[in-house]
Amino acid sequence: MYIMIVNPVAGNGKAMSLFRRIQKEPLYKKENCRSFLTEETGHAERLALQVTKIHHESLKGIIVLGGDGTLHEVVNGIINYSETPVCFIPAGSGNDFARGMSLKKRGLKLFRSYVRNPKKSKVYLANYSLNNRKKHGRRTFMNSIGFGLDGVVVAAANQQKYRSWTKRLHITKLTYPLALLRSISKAQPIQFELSLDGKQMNIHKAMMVTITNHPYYGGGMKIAPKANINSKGLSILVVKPISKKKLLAMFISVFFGLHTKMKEVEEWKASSVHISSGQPLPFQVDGQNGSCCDCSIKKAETSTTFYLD
Ligand SMILES: Nc1ncnc2c1ncn2[C@@H]1O[C@H](COP(=O)(O)OP(=O)(O)OP(=O)(O)O)[C@@H](O)[C@H]1O
Repeated sequence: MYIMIVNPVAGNGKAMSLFRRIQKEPLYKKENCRSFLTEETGHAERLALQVTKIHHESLKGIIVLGGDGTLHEVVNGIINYSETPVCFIPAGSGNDFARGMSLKKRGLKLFRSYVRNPKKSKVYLANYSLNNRKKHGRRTFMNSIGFGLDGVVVAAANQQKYRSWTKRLHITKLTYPLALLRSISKAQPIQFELSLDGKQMNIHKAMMVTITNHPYYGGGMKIAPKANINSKGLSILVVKPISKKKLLAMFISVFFGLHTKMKEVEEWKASSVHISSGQPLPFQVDGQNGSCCDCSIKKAETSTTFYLD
């Protein structure tokens, strides 16, 4: 049996229309697929936990049909059932995880490929805990966690009014780049303490600090060119204090992979990162925004099982 978790609003309704086509596919019945539609933020996480608890012995996989936000919830729902295979059919507006995993197929073809010819892959994602775990416990991210400007941009991009505007104009793919343009004029450096693999770094001020599992970000920007999902370490990208003009130039050069040549941009590798600050740091994790004073990040020691195409 396969359980499908579908976010009907992902990708401006793209996920729902794909789901209707998948339901008509003979393999859907043959493989005994059952589906659940998410109703609100956090629902995919609860559903993933419940179905895995109940069906983990007969479950061939959880098929996630939605964007990276839905996948983030599912991966966290099954955090204690890492053997449960996750089959991701990207249908969001950004789809950075599919790029990072080099998934070539999409839509119905990808569904057929998962159920006809499942190829498992164990992927080591990353764990993070905020504010000494007091509130949220250990969680996992698949794409990236970023502090400073990164968090400010995602907060702007997630505003309901802004989302409806990009949806109405059919430019949801440009959600992140446009939010970035809006946020640059207000961009301020953040102050922090940073340690990589337990070593205190001599850098205390930056526009943003982003830790990634793979290169892609904001709907296809290659922010950390050296990152690789199969690598044992995480990529840490730091953008030091920089003028607004240069910041804009930097984000244009991201599309050509040239930003890491700028002297204000540094990219390191580490398997554990700790960042703290005396002031609340705006952050984003896999496209969800918040604020924290302290965060520990570590390459995961247990793998998550994904199907490949
Ligand atoms: N029925 C629903 N109505 C409104 N929001 C929902 C519903 N179900 C889930 N959500 C929320 O929708 C948000 C966006 O989902 P998701 O990330 O899957 O799609 P996306 O934003 O289009 O894609 P991407 O993250 O790749 O840009 C998530 O925060 C999720 O929790």
